[in-house]
Amino acid sequence: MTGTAAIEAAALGKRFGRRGGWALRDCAFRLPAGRVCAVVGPNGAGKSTLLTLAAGLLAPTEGAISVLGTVPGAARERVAYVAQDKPLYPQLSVAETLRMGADLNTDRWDASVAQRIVDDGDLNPKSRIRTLSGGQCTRVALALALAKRPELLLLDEPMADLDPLARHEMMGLLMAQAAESGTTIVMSSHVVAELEDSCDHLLLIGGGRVRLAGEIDELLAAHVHVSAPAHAVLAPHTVVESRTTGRQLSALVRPSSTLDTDWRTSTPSLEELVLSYLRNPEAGTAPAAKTEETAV
Ligand SMILES: Nc1ncnc2c1ncn2[C@@H]1O[C@H](COP(=O)(O)OP(=O)(O)OP(=O)(O)O)[C@@H](O)[C@H]1O
Repeated sequence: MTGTAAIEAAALGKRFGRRGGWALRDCAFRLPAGRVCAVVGPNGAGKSTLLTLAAGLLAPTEGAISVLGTVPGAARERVAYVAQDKPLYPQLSVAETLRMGADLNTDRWDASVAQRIVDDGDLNPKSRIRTLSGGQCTRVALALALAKRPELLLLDEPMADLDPLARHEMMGLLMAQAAESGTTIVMSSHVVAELEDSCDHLLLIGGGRVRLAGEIDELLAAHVHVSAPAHAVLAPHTVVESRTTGRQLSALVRPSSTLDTDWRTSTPSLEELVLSYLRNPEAGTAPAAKTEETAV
């Protein structure tokens, strides 16, 4: 395999406490550098745990994870991580927070980037962090992360508390950063539709395991949405999800050979693909059971 990996995991597992359950287990994937990667999965799937391991703030219980070609702890200067709860010092002002960012990252800091992000949100530099709204804190956290000019940017649900305009603006900023500086961006989100236009790589996690990973174009091309008569036999194709409504069978399959030419087919959207996998936790790992659905 060519090119540097931004993140590479092998048999990666994380368990909290000796008797706790596994938050992640047996995860293996390779994220090439320069990608914008969406990390999706249901609540409790292990997304935050994975990002925290990549940030070097947690150690694996088993297996290994490497970041930018080294162990996460050694890559910290080149990595920026915005955690879900956006930890900032509440007693500092916005200006003091940015100054602290500059002091901690003297070699990499781009003050103009930080200032622009804060100014675009009309934030008063003198405002204390504790007086800011959740969305305003997110803006400051993203300003800190982007001004560090990281090679790898890890974002845990970065847009969750931003208003629609701010989401749009922030997504634009992130995409510009990726295009201009080649920054690898890994962001978890529950809003899959929002990721379709911006991400080129997908990591779908469920139950602590990697369910689907790869370039989004390739994953979409490898799946087909099929409409066929109810009696159609989907084998030998891998069925992610199938539903029968009256005389109609509709399914998302991963074809293993040419599909029946009588079937109507279309390429799924990223949202359809992700939702199908989320609704069917066993999909891809064993033949999916056919579900009957009554017409409503
Ligand atoms: N510090 C911790 N101590 C104990 N268990 C933890 C800890 N952090 C996470 N877990 C457990 O690990 C599992 C994965 O949690 P994680 O936060 O990584 O999921 P997630 O996919 O980010 O979820 P969400 O979408 O709700 O943010 C969950 O079962 C959670 O309860």
